Amino acid sequence: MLASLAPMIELQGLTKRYGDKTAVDHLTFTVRPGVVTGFLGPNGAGKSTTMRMLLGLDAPTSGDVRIDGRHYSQLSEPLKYIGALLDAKDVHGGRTAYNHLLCLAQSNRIPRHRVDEVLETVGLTAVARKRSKGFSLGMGQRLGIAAALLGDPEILMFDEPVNGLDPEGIHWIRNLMKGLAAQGRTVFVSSHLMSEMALTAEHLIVIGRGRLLADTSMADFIEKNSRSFVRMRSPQPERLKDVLAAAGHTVVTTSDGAFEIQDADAADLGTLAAQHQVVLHELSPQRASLEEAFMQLTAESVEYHAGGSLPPGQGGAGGPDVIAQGVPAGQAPGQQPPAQEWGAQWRNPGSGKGR
Ligand SMILES: Nc1ncnc2c1ncn2[C@@H]1O[C@H](COP(=O)(O)OP(=O)(O)OP(=O)(O)O)[C@@H](O)[C@H]1O
Repeated sequence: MLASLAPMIELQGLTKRYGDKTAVDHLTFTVRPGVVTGFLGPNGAGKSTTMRMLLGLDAPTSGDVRIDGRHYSQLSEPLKYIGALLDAKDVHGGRTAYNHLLCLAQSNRIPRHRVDEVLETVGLTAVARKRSKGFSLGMGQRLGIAAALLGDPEILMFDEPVNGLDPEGIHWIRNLMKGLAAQGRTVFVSSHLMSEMALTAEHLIVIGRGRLLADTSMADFIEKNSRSFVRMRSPQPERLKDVLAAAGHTVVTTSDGAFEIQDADAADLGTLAAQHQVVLHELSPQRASLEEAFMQLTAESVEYHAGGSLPPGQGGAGGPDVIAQGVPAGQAPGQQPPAQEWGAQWRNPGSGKGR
């Protein structure tokens, strides 16, 4: 590995326009070493465009992006600084896996033995002499990851690496990314699935319509958004509501007639109901899902909604507004601020200063 103090990716006001369309809109943030940083956003948010600019495949309209303090074009043997998986299908299918990697190695003055090493790391040694056009999606992803690892770079970037993979493949990639970060490398991975990132990333960058929505640690995001509550159902709903209200609880009625009570203990609520001889058909502690919180965060900036379905809290199914706690002060739950205001409470004021 190259000796480097702090291999970072730094974006400063990075912007990309295609005609009238602003794909990436003044993005400023820093991706740091030692943790997996998740790059999240709905389809069309601008993740791939950002990553392409990072690799010099697209020129920014304005702003700046640096790898280890330099533009990609200034890196003489770039694979030794940054390894990337952008499009796993972007391989000369007529070549064997071994030859594909060998060509890359030779053009970056990487020793031949690295080809065998990375093939071993990704579990493709047995098929190394087979043409990659016969590879399954999972094998193709592994070959793309082998190419990213070839130069033993300190910075790794993966665009939607688990797309289309089976559970075993997903598990493998997740552990690989965590292992690379644990070695002190900078690992930047895009996804449109919050549930996946919650299992992999320690830091989160969320974008929507090209704009930064959140720059936060995963722990912070979970703490702010994992609202816990107790769900209760009774054949005597009015009576239960009165009992709960008299005990000082705020009750939210869901579309299926159940009650949700925040900041309460399920056992205490069960005892309360028993003391007042209210029959219960359900008493269950619940946790709002991070996926729902993410959908709320990006709701204003989702470009392509599925026909007729809106996320919870936007008039769609899914019960009451699940991230009422995450709504900025002075904002009524369910009332959405402009997209650029969202996530302000998660933005790390010290980050993204660039150089
Ligand atoms: N070459 C291009 N010409 C015109 N518009 C483009 C081009 N590339 C991307 N876009 C547009 O820019 C926006 C951002 O696209 P991008 O592929 O970066 O999003 P993404 O977050 O990676 O989405 P996905 O998760 O669907 O891959 C989209 O609206 C897309 O249609």
